[in-house]
Amino acid sequence: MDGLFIDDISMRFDLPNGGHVQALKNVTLDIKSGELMSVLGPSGCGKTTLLNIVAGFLAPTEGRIKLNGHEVTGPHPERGMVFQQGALFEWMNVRDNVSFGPDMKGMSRKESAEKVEHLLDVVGLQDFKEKAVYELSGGMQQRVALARCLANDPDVILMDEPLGALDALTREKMQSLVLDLWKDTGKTIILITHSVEEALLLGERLLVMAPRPGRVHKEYRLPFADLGVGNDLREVKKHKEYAKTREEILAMIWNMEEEIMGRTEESA
Ligand SMILES: Nc1ncnc2c1ncn2[C@@H]1O[C@H](COP(=O)(O)OP(=O)(O)OP(=O)(O)O)[C@@H](O)[C@H]1O
Repeated sequence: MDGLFIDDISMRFDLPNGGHVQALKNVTLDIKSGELMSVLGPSGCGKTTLLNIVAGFLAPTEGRIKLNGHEVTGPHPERGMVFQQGALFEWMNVRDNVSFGPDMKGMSRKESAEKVEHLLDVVGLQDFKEKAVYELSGGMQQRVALARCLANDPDVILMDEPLGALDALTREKMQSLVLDLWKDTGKTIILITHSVEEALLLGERLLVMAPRPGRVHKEYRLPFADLGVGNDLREVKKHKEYAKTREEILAMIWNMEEEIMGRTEESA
C-alpha cells in the first residue's frame, strides 16, 4: 500500500472559445516510497499539470491519485511543493519561513525551534537564519524553500523546476544537496526539469513525457543518482552510460519539438 499511485489520470481543460486542451491522457505511474523520479518533456506536455494534480491543486477529469493507500482529494502537508521561485514569505526571516508549517500545525515552540535548527543545518543556512528572504541569493532562497518543505515532514516532495533560475555553479551545488536530502530523508521526490543533464543526474527513474495529448513516452531506470550521492557530479557525468543516454534523450525531445513545430506550421 505504501507509495504513490497515479492511476490512469487524464486532464482536459475546456477553453472559453469552446475548444479544449487534453493536457494529460491515461497517465499511470506506480512510484515506490523513497523513489526519486525526474520528469522531462517538451513545453506543454503536461508536466506541471501532473504535479499540480498530485499536489491536489487540480482535480483530474479522469483517474485518481492514491498515496499510501488513501485517495488524494486536495492539498495536504503530506505532499510538499518546491517551486522555481517566489514561494517564500518575503517579509519573514529565514527561520520564520522554515518554522511556518510546524507553527501552523501547533507544534510546541521548543519542538519547532529544534526542528528548524536541524533543518537549517541540513541545508547549510545556520549563519543566515536572521536574514530576510530578500537579502539572500537565489540559491540560498531555494535552500530555504527546501527546508520549509521538509519542516512539514511530507511523504512526497514535488519540485517544479526548483533549480531552473540558478546560475550553473549554484545549480550544481543544489543538485548535490537534493541528492543528499533524498538519501538522508528517504522521501519520495518527483522533480520536473527542462535540463536533460539534471534529469539524468537526479532521477533514479527518469520519465520522458510527450505532448498532444500529454502522456508517458518512455521511462528509464538510471544508476547516476545513486552514484552521485556524496560524490562529485562531474565524475558521474564521465560514466559511459551517461553520454549515451543523454544523447538518446536529447534526440527524442528534439524530434518531439520538430514534430510540434511541423504541426503548428501546417495548421498556420
Ligand atoms: N488552466 C489551464 N487552462 C487551459 N489550458 C491549460 C491550463 N493549464 C495548462 N494548460 C494547457 O495544458 C497543456 C499542458 O500544460 P503544462 O503547463 O502542464 O505543461 P508543461 O509540460 O509543464 O509545460 P512547460 O514545460 O512549458 O512548463 C498546455 O497546452 C497548457 O497550455
